[in-house]
Amino acid sequence: MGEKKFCRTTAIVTVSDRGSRGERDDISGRKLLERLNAEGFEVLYQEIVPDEISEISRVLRSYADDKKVALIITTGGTGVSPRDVTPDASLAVVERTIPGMAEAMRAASLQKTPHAMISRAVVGIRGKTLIANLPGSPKGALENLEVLLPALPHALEKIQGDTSECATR
Ligand SMILES: Nc1ncnc2c1ncn2[C@@H]1O[C@H](COP(=O)(O)OP(=O)(O)OP(=O)(O)O)[C@@H](O)[C@H]1O
Ligand SMILES: Nc1nc2c(c(=O)[nH]1)N[C@H]1C(S)=C(S)[C@@H](COP(=O)(O)O)O[C@H]1N2
Repeated sequence: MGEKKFCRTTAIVTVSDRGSRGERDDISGRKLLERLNAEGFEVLYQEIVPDEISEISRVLRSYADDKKVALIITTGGTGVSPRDVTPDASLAVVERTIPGMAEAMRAASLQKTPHAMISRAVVGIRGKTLIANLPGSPKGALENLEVLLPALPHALEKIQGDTSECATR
């Protein structure tokens, strides 16, 4: 049997006040791009947005509903400071959550830092798009992505069902 086909089109959204003002190099976004490319994901879109619920949920909706990417990876704003609202914006747009994926990230990350328990990261589904929140630091973002990678192909395949067309830019 041949390998099952599924879409790997991806958007990376960096959520950062400083990054969105051009005051900090978006290292996390760049590292995620490299890693996802190496895993065969087709990163079509990458952008930086400020820590604003309305702005974050607007871009998440747009990538899921209009661009119809298979995967949206966010980085940043998952913690507990007042402006950390990425999980709240994500909860506002997902139709179903996948608690196991978020818990797996927290459990693995707890082996690295006790701060992992304050990550409020959400993973969920909107339409046929999987949305996953990763922490903001380059180290945290990459470590958490590694936790998701082994389960991503199967998850995307199941979410998409019989998808015949993938998004293009
Ligand atoms: N996109 C990024 N690229 C590089 N380093 C980052 C990025 N996002 C966060 N970091 C680093 O991780 C740390 C913790 O991330 P956190 O999301 O709390 O950022 P922050 O300092 O609140 O950023 P901002 O004010 O831009 O939203 C930051 O202080 C910074 O050193
Ligand atoms: N694997 C891993 N998970 C991690 C971290 C890390 O360095 N490695 N950083 C933690 C820290 S310091 C915080 S505050 C939370 C939330 O990060 P964020 O607010 O930058 O999104 O993620 C946590 N998860």
